[in-house]
Amino acid sequence: MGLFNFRQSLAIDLGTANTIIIKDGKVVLDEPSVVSFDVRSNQILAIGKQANEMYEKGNANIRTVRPLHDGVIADFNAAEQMIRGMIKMISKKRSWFSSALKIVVCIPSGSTEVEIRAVRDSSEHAGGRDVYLIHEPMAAAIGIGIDVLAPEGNMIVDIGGGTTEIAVISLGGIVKDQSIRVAGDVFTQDIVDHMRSTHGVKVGERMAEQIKINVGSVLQDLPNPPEEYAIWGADMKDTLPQRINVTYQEIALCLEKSIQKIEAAILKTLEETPPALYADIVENGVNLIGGGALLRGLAERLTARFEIPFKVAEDPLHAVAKGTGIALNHTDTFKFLIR
Ligand SMILES: Nc1ncnc2c1ncn2[C@@H]1O[C@H](COP(=O)(O)OP(=O)(O)OP(=O)(O)O)[C@@H](O)[C@H]1O
Repeated sequence: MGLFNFRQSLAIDLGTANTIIIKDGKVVLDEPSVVSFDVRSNQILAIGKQANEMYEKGNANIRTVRPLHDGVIADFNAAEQMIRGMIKMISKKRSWFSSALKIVVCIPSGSTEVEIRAVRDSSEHAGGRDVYLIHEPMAAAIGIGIDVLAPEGNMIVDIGGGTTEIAVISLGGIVKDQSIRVAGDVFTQDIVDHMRSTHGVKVGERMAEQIKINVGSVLQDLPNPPEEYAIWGADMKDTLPQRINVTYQEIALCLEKSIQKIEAAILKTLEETPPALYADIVENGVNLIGGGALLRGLAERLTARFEIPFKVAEDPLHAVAKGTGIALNHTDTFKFLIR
């Protein structure tokens, strides 16, 4: 194979919280969407996990950035550097000749033209020559094995870091969708606020995220409850260390308002769904994906609330990336891909 016609293809799930890259059907990179810079030289210091370690722990010379907010690119330069750096991380020794790099990247379903352009431009500046975009719910549906081209309604609820996307898919298109900016980052902030107001303790985002992962729940009564999660925080009054045993019940209480907003968005989407597709959804159930789908009790709560079976997809954190990877092999036939 000649050096310059060597064609590489990558699927990128560019998420607010995590970026996943798939090559040849396999996850080759799964890293937090974080990049840190040296403030004086503006050079990159670290990307992904290494940069995340520096988050909230840096000094004045280190600027740690999450280039995506609410599912879309908020810092164009940082996003481009992050994508470029991540592609380098997986290519290691071999330099990939940009003349041949094909990329499929996913975008939130509610993206504006400007937001779409930002993703396309960042991907092209990072080396992509043949760039396709796919809406996240479509990628998720493909990733969990749904036949998206069939004349059948399927509903996906993707609770990511920045956005919750709710979409009804049929015949290779998104029939109805809602995107709200209530998802993992908001849950984490709910926990920061709760620790301050209820326990009088200051905790950072990373600690709050650990609480969410360890005892995050949306029900006051779980059949398999997790153990209490012990943390250290600084007392707001005297800055003395406070040890708190956090229970899943208090987290269920502090997430209640945010979960209700997600329920309202699901209800609105169901209300607007054409009757024939609604009937399919009742029959097929609703698929929960994204990191937020891992909140304890979520499927049970939504099933009881809507009287429709909700189920957490297998490997909910990788469904979008997997589907984007499959789309990469069908760029000729999947007409819903955006060029
Ligand atoms: N076990 C868990 N319980 C609750 N939340 C979790 C769990 N594991 C991960 N998360 C949260 O899931 C979110 C990341 O999910 P995901 O990777 O699906 O988002 P993303 O694709 O980066 O974001 P977006 O789709 O909004 O761009 C983070 O907020 C993370 O804290």
